[in-house]
Amino acid sequence: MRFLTAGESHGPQLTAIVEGLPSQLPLGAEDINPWLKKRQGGYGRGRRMVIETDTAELMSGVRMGRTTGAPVTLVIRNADHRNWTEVMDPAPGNEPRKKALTAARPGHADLPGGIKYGHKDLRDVLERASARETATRVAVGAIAHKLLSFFGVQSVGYVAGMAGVWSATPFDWNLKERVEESPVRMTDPQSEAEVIRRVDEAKATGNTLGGVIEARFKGLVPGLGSQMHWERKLDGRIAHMAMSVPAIKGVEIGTGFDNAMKPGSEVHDPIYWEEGRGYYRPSNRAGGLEAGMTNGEELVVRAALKPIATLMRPLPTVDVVTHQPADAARERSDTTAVPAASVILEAVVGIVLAQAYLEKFGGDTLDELVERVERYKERVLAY
Ligand SMILES: Cc1cc2nc3c(=O)[nH]c(=O)nc-3n(C[C@H](O)[C@H](O)[C@H](O)COP(=O)(O)O)c2cc1C
Ligand SMILES: C=C(O[C@@H]1CC(C(=O)O)=C[C@@H](OP(=O)(O)O)[C@H]1O)C(=O)O
Repeated sequence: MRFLTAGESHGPQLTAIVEGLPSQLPLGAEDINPWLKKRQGGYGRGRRMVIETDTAELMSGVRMGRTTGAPVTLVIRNADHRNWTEVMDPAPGNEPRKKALTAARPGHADLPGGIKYGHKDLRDVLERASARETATRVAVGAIAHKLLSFFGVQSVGYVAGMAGVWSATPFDWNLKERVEESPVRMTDPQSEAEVIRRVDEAKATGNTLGGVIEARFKGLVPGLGSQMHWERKLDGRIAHMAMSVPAIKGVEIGTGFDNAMKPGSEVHDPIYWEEGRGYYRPSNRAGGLEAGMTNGEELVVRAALKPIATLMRPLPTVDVVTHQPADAARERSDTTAVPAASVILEAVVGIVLAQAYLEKFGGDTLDELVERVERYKERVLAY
């Protein structure tokens, strides 16, 4: 399964084409839209999220509620486009350009992208660099998760800490509903209240905030990915996908960074075996991956999100037309997007996992795939 996304933040629409899905997968906009809604949410988002109500339209590859095996095209329209028709018009004209941006914003694609692609109106860069693109990737992720649900995989995305406040309660699957209802996707109300206070404060003072997010998956079969070649290693593929989400600057599997400062005897997870249960480990510091393969334990992916780069009290920069010192451009912006990013992380790691299942088990129809996964689960138990 592979996919492409296209579309600008303020263009008419975002588009994704997903190729390589099995046929007979039940699929409708109702499987995708709840994910899109979750991605739009989270305390600290800006006014753009009031304008948009992201919904997916399936344009190909699905008939009568099931995939046909043909490429699936999905479209998400940008409601805000109606305010940007002149600015985003593909036809020549409309000069001088409205909403042109020349004071490169530190922390954004503006300057490197302007140099690389030869633009002096940095809007030509930022329109595609915008995290608006993650709406499309989350929609593709929703399809991947639909597929994973047939293999018995469950998942969650939540905020481990943000705005300088760590969640006081470690995640437990009993808290999944709590997380889904929390405006900051945190496990405990005390941390949540303090985070909300700090987001309000940051917004009032023109500042921005980052945080640490986690995605967990349980029910994965062991042996997804491979140790045999670098590009097949699942840890690398997950890290690539996660790191490519805008503003994610660190990716960790399990307790990777803590482990680094401890002796091996305190890090590696001992292996046990029980009739009917098979192999298991009482601890999971490896985060469900060994040598680029799932090991049957819960997959735990952690990521660090930098604070939003657009500051309402702008940093010094340079105007790329005049080369004069300038205040960085101010665009309408989020104060923080950490809760949304936890939804994105859960969705996009799901894409990598669905790809790994499809590679390992093949199959043109959903039934074929499910049958092969079930047979493999029996073999794993008997191993
Ligand atoms: C869901 C989400 C929303 C974001 N919203 C904003 C925003 O409103 N303003 C902003 O400056 N950056 C925002 N970002 C981050 C920028 O897109 C990102 O920092 C920028 O494109 C530079 O890429 P990099 O941080 O990966 O280096 C957001 C990121 C995510 C994941
Ligand atoms: C549009 C989304 O996020 C946007 C991501 C973003 C950025 O610079 O990344 C900047 C803002 O764009 P705008 O100026 O249109 O408000 C965010 O709203 C979205 O998440 O759907």
